[in-house]
Amino acid sequence: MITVDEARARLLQLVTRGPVEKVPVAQAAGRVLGADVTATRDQPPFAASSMDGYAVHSDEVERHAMFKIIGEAAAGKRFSGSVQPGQAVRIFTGAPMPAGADFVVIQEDVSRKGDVITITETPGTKSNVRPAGVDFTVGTKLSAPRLLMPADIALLAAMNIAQVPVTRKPVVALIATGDELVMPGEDPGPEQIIASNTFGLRAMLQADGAEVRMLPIARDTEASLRTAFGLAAGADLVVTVGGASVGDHDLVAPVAEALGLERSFYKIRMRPGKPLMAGRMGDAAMVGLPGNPVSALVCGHLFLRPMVRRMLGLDPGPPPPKNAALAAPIGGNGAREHYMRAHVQDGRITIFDNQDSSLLSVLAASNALVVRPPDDPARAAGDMVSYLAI
Ligand SMILES: Nc1nc2c(c(=O)[nH]1)N[C@H]1C(S)=C(S)[C@@H](COP(=O)(O)OP(=O)(O)OC[C@H]3O[C@@H](n4cnc5c(N)ncnc54)[C@H](O)[C@@H]3O)O[C@H]1N2
Ligand code: MOO
Repeated sequence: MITVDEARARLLQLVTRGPVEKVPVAQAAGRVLGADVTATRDQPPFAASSMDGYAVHSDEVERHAMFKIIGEAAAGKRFSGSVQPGQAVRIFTGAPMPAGADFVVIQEDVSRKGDVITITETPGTKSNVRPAGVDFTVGTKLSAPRLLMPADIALLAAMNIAQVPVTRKPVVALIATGDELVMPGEDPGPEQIIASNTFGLRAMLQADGAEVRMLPIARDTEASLRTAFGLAAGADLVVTVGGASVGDHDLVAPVAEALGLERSFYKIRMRPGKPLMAGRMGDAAMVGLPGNPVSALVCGHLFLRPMVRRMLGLDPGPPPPKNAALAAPIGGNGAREHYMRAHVQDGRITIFDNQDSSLLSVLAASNALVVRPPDDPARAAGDMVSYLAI
């Protein structure tokens, strides 16, 4: 059995960055910039007032100085004349500075009678003028890859990039397998349970930027699995859940192999998630996750999320582990790397007693996976352990 790191390295080899497409800037939030973009204008395109007040020449600015108002400049409407000594232009925030003026006295610092103002307060040295191009200039670059956050969207819009090049969303097809499964909202029979794993995985991978297609549940027959794989055509990544182990009804591997799976590996020295399989199937990467809900979701965190990030062109991660002090002692670990469900708060981490891989309630109460190396000895309260935030 290979290690978790080896498995992740092999999984990342199964996928590549997707192609670049253009989307309207209004739809680019949360997408990943796929190519560098360059501003084709300066912002602001002119020296602009940053305050409401009076535009004058700085040489004349002192307390008690008087000026005659010769016109007005507003945002979007420049004053076309030129300011001479002893003159001022009424100006508003965002307006272009008139020729001959390089200082705005804020209106709180003047008194006005008719078209004459007198500076009544000490105006200070801040000019209240934003130079042209102070925010960005022609040629300012936003570099790919970059997960586009709201401020980036505003910046792209300000640069007049109406169509943004983004990496196409990787398409992930999710196939739940098992005769016992029914969809949420259906009426389960006495031996049936609700399919939950694909819903958790969908939420996880959608949040990371994938387009997730949830396919109908495949039954434990070759024909049903073949149909499900057929419906997954066109996906970049096909993920099955369940049927990965050694039982008589665990048909995913034989069916995938009959359909051309070139297997990269099967089984990882980890807990939960041991019976994970992966390979290439036609144009897609294929990952067969174990069916136990916690195994499926932990593998989603450790393996599928990095694959999605790689397909988006982002650093695949996962982010480096953090450290916290154990709140209570724990026994020694077995031969598999163990990702233990835990809750961390204020630097202290509590590992849940029951680590069975069926317990979604425990996973939902967790915000961390403590990473126990193989054969890690027993640890005392206060000992530092590594964990991944989830
Ligand atoms: N003799 C052995 N038995 C098992 C081994 C082993 O090495 N030798 N490995 C165990 C481990 S570890 C795991 S993990 C499971 C993996 O089994 P499968 O991938 O074949 O999964 P299933 O048998 O189909 O299901 C396991 C469990 O999970 C439930 N399940 C399945 N799919 C879903 C779903 N979409 N939503 C919710 N729950 C699901 C299923 O009902 C089962 O209860 O094998 C061990 N056995
Ligand atoms: O993946 Mo299994 O659930 O190791 O426990």
